[in-house]
Amino acid sequence: MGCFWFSRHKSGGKPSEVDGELSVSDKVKIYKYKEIRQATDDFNPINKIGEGGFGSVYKGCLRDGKVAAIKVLSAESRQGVREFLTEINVISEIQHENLVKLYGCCVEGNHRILVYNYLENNSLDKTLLVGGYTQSGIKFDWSTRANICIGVAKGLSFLHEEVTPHIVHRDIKASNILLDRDLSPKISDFGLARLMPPNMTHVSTRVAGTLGYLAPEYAVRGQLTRKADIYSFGVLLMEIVSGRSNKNTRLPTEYEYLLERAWKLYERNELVDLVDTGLDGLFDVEEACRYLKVGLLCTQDSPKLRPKMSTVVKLLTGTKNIDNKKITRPGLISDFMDLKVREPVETKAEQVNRHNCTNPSSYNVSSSSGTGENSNACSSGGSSVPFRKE
Ligand SMILES: Nc1ncnc2c1ncn2[C@@H]1O[C@H](COP(=O)(O)OP(=O)(O)OP(=O)(O)O)[C@@H](O)[C@H]1O
Repeated sequence: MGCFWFSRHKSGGKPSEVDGELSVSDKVKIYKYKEIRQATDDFNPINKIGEGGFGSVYKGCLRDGKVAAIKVLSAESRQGVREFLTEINVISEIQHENLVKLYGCCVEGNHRILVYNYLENNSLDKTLLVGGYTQSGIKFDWSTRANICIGVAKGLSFLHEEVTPHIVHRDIKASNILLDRDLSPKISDFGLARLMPPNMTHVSTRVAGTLGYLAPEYAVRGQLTRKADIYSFGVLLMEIVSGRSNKNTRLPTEYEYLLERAWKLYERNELVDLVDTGLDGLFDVEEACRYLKVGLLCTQDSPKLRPKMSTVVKLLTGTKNIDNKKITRPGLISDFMDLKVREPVETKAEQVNRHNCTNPSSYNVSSSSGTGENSNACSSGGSSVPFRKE
């Protein structure tokens, strides 16, 4: 922590780093520690709303009346300090409706604190992926999910293609997608972001991010390009449509990895079976399958084949068509983990989904809701799920 100190630039809005000293952009409001203490009632555990990789998050009310999410960097996390500094400078320079807004920070003494716009409806991992409506009270119907997917795609497209130099987020995942009062998604946690010089195709860096969302070329060779974010987005997209996490160890091996499952179903022309049964069949089959195919396009093994994010937005909104022949095998985590792929078995949900698929205009699987591999109930439980163990 000792090698960093902060100063305010008197001119220009750009942050700079010289000889290990990192200063903060003028666009960042500097809060007094006293104000942060007051806002959180002296970091009262009652106000704690989350715990992340580099500290606790509190809800607080600032002096100007704004409600904020206050991220307190844990003192022992040296790596976290660097991420903290990066995050301040990255976010302060950019604004978009699908990116979380940084109000400011506190850098008094040893304290390192980020102050964000508070988002009322929590993160996708704590709502959609842990039980959907039953747990969170949020109704994730199809149009809500579609809006979330498109919003995240637009936010990422902005970072990748409109911001100069381009920004690779490096940690796109469900816990980094926050929802506001209207369930509009905001990408958060820019702690791992790196500014991409425009003349570089990739920067080689230490691998950071979250297993399950990591692109193979990034996980194995540490090659970081925008295509790594696009891979992670593809995984997230499939999670949103299927309502399950990319990995579920309670399931038999062949169902454990969402991406692997998606590819198998795609090859069998049964992709519809992956759609969340919790939707009670209330979705447009063609559209949901299109979203899953976009997920597969984004997670293709070859980074070059993955579409850029502005194209992803067009594919999701239907202003551009998917060429089926273009989808190739995804980069699968099992390729690196000596995972034994067993004979495919069919879940009850898949059987019911396919049966109903013969009548796509009135797609309904209400009787099987919550019992399939892709249902929320299954993600958090498991023993009563009708899978055949081998
Ligand atoms: N702006 C915000 N508004 C509301 N809640 C927030 C906000 N930022 C964070 N949270 C809550 O705090 C939790 C922790 O967030 P944080 O970004 O610190 O960690 P994470 O993304 O869950 O994990 P990691 O740091 O390992 O990536 C989130 O899951 C969310 O519930």
